[in-house]
Amino acid sequence: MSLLRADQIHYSYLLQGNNRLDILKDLSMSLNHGEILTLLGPSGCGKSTLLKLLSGFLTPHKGRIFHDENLLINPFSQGQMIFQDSTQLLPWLTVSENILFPVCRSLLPGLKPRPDSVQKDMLQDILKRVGLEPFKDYHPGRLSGGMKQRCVLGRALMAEPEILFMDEPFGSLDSPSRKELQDLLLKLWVERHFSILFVTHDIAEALSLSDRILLFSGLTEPVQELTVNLPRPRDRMSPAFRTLEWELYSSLAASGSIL
Ligand SMILES: Nc1ncnc2c1ncn2[C@@H]1O[C@H](COP(=O)(O)OP(=O)(O)OP(=O)(O)O)[C@@H](O)[C@H]1O
Repeated sequence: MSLLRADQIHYSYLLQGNNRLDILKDLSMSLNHGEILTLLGPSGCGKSTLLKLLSGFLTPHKGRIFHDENLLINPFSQGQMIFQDSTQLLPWLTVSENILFPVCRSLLPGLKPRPDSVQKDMLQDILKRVGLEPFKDYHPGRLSGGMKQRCVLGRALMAEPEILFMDEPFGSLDSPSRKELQDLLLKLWVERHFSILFVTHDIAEALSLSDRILLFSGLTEPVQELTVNLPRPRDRMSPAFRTLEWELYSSLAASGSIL
């Protein structure tokens, strides 16, 4: 049974003058339990729209989306969203306070209240796991881009999510920080067993992280699926990795898409 399943969904945005921009047409796909699935494709092809539909923030105009085979109607509290933009952190709160904020303010309706001592132990554990223990009393303004995204990841973990919805989460980082965050994400995924729906237009990032990739070539175009059967940790210089990278570039080039 899939964790999330989209069944022949259509979505379009309403534009000025009552015109509509079709984004997705007849799209069926699924996210399996414990899987990392990446939506890969050029800018503007509808990846973020699909992410918003699968997380329940948008509703398809035709077709249906199921979470554990129940019809998805609203955003669900077992899903946590992470975006590229680290303004997701509240600047007047410290790292620890930002991580605790959603659970302390009962902003996650599905989450049972935890005793303070449990909450405190969880916070300590998460601060260590995301490498922010020494910076726990810093405000976001004193953190680098990578540290901010670690804090956002920590805050998501505090909710013990079933799914992380990640929309180009490392897109604004320089390449060493990006690699560090990718490795951290994989480590946390192995330890915590959540599923990840990841959006990127970086082919190497998609191949480094994913179990499967859905390749978008343009608005309303059918998506292609690629299973990444490479052992982890993945060596970006290995012939097998390079071959898959080349296959993805070729598929995109054949459809006239540029990443
Ligand atoms: N609220 C909206 N109203 C109208 N058009 C929109 C809206 N949101 C997105 N679009 C348009 O829908 C198309 C798909 O957008 P979407 O953000 O899903 O693409 P994307 O593949 O995630 O792009 P990127 O990689 O640049 O983030 C784009 O042409 C975008 O301009």
